[in-house]
Amino acid sequence: VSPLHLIHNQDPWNDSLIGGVTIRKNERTGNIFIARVIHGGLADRSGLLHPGDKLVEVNGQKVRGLQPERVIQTLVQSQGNILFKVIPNSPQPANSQPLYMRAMVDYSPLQDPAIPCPDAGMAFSKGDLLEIVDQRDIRWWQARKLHSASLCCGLIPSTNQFRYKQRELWWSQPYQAHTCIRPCIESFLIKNKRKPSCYSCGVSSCYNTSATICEEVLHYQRHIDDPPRLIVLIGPSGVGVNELRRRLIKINPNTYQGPISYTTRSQKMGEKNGREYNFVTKEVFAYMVVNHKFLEYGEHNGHMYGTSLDSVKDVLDNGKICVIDLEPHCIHSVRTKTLKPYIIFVRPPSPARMRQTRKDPHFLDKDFEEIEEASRTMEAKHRQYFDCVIVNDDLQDSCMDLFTAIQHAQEEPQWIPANCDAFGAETEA
Ligand SMILES: Nc1ncnc2c1ncn2[C@@H]1O[C@H](COP(=O)(O)OP(=O)(O)OP(=O)(O)O)[C@@H](O)[C@H]1O
Repeated sequence: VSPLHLIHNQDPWNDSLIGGVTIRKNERTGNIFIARVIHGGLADRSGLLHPGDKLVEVNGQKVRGLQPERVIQTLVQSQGNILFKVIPNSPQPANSQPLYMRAMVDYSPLQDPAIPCPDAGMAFSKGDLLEIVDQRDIRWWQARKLHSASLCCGLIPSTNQFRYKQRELWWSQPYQAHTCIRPCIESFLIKNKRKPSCYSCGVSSCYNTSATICEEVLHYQRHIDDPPRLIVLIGPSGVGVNELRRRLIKINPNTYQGPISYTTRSQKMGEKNGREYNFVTKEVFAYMVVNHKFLEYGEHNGHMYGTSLDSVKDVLDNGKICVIDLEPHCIHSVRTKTLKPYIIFVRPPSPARMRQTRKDPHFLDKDFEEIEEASRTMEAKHRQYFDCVIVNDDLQDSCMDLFTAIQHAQEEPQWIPANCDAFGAETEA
């Protein structure tokens, strides 16, 4: 066991950060070690200090037995050159391949009592893209944020550490029957009636969630021969998802198409089976449900409606861009390697702006506040899955934004989950 691992088994909050290294005291022997070297920091750039090195002297003063804070004080007070005398630990090779991850939770090191050195920690939010630069410590990785002005690295919990803390938290909580799991069908039913929020079971800590901390992503550039990526629109009921989808398809029906849904309602005059809907019996519909044929299904006015995976694939196989709208809790059903969905969140403008622009007489004044509230809750819970956000203010501008976003999704390199299918099994509360 290397000194690095020995010291990590002690109590947390014991590392102290100075000059881009964290140091830690072994309480049993009194020795002080370099716990980790922060990538891109002063010590890392010097290339002279490595995790596990034993610190013997700082500017001629012996450090054995001193508290790390005392060592730091000495360093802070030093002027000019600082002389470290260390007994080197044989350095372990760093990652040969950088690993890229997308954060699935919000994390703040200052609120994490488990982190060995909060000052060296890095906060991140759901959806942030992270480059993991050092995984040598199985519990605490070093990462930097992509697309951030700061090139600094910081400590984040590894996936192992995250799972361990989740389990610890789970066992420490009293048993509570969960009341807020809603099946797909129920939310479909209330879709057109301004659905009540089921998101009130908020989390108080990033560990208090069934999600993974981050998922691996890779840079994907669609090849000309690849099928188009599936476009998924998500938004609170009433924001205008269907309007945008309808307009997009109407403007260019040769490029965009929606899947043909299945229904158990009877065919009306002028309707053609396979054009407006695939009309099926209740028995056939039930068979399709049991065999997991639907991405989303539900009941409306006593009839069943459903969007099947096969009808989405039919559109894509014809070389057209398939555009669907989906309830956020069904996102996992489309996150597959074949579909490579590009997920666009449609956000409402302010309630005042909606009052001015929405002329539909079905809207009541209070609806606009509700749409905004539902949007905020939806975004807070699911934004890690959104590739793009469009504010549906002026309808023409929003159509243009949607068109640009779709082009971007099909033609430019994007970060996509490295292992899409694995996430289909993720459970959410
Ligand atoms: N940008 C906009 N400006 C003005 N009116 C809009 C705009 N976007 C949508 N609308 C109108 O708002 C109403 C609701 O839109 P739409 O049916 O597309 O909502 P939705 O998000 O699909 O909600 P639901 O799922 O409940 O149908 C429609 O009358 C639509 O024409």
